[in-house]
Amino acid sequence: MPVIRTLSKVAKQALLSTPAYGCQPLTVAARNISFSPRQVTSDASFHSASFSDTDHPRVLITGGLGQLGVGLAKLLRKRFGKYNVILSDIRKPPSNVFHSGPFIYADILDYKNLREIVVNNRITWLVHYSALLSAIGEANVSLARAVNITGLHNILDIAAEHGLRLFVPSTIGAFGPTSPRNPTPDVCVQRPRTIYGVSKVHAELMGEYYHHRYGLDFRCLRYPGIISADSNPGGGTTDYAVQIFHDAFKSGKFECNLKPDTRLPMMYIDDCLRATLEVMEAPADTLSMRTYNINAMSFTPEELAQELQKQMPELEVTYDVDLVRQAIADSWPMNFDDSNARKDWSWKHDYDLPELVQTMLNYFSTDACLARAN
Ligand SMILES: NC(=O)c1ccc[n+]([C@@H]2O[C@H](COP(=O)([O-])OP(=O)(O)OC[C@H]3O[C@@H](n4cnc5c(N)ncnc54)[C@H](O)[C@@H]3O)[C@@H](O)[C@H]2O)c1
Ligand SMILES: C[C@@H](O)[C@H](N)C(=O)O
Repeated sequence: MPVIRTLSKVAKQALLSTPAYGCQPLTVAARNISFSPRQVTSDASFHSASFSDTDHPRVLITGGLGQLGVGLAKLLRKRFGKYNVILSDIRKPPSNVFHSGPFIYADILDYKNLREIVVNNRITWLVHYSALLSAIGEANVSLARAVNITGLHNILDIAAEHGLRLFVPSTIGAFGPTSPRNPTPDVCVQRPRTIYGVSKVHAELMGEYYHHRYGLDFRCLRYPGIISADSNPGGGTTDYAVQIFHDAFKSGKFECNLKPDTRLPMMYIDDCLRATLEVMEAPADTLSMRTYNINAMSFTPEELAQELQKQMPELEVTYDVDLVRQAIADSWPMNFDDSNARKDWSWKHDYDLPELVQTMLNYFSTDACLARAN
């Protein structure tokens, strides 16, 4: 029991009086005393705030300036109020984001800074978006390992210590070439071949372990490749499916870095963010698992191009395959089985391929019109 040596007298007594220590959650609900799985050096960190059920959650989003964070903040602010949702990142926010609601600097590798933010802002939900994605992770393995694995450890400990509800996204990239690929169920062989995938399997397993061991309210969705119009992807294998829209409008030409018949699960951003809110709000007793696949559609570059060409027949698509990305894509699921999410918390996607393309085209044509008018 290495943790017990570092606990205060009160904490030790409470812990030792817990029946069958070793198979009970380590967080002991005795007069708001909770034990951190991280070594605790002073009694001050035992005091966690408690909130009534009617309070809105106070949400912190890490890595919030990437493709997904700003959209999620917008959705959550609509639901919980502007000042109850704090975006954070290590980058400087653009002025529209800075002026749209609370923003704070948070480096997930700095444990003390994170803890201060959680305490000072009375955070109750943490959405952990910081990560290096698949392609950029392969280009910088040690940074990916630090951010995706060491950073996650900080997040897990802070969440457990302060009784937070924690959302960590996983990905289709958490599967590998030996996983069943068409369809890929929730529970099957997971032997990914990227540092990104390995770190996400680690996150799934650590989150579930903290849930069983310490009672952490950990929730995780495996997202497909996400497609968005007003935010750019951060260096993944599925980025082509966003880039094609930008290039179609800019030059009428698109060079794809994956082979035309590479089939991958994909999702429109609105579905992804809504799923995230829905699983965070789901009553705990509806969740038979803590990590769920979610699915919407599955297509190849050729099928996406054909759908786009129905409305932009002049679009020219060529292929110049990036071997690293192609190898990654060839090891990932082609179709996702998300029947458990549909059964447990009524997950349902709104956008399939035609709706996705129409929505993206509407956005880009309005945007192009506005740019021409200015
Ligand atoms: N976008 C997708 O298609 C997709 C699919 C599956 C899963 N996900 C997951 O969703 C999450 C968000 O994805 P995204 O597309 O917005 O990612 P992104 O790459 O666009 O953004 C990640 C953000 O993390 C930040 N970051 C990096 N190092 C940091 C550090 N030390 N401290 C704090 N922040 C740091 C970056 O500055 C960046 O803004 C990620 O965990 C990703 O794995 C995304
Ligand atoms: C699929 C997902 O995790 C991300 N878009 C990537 O390609 O890396």
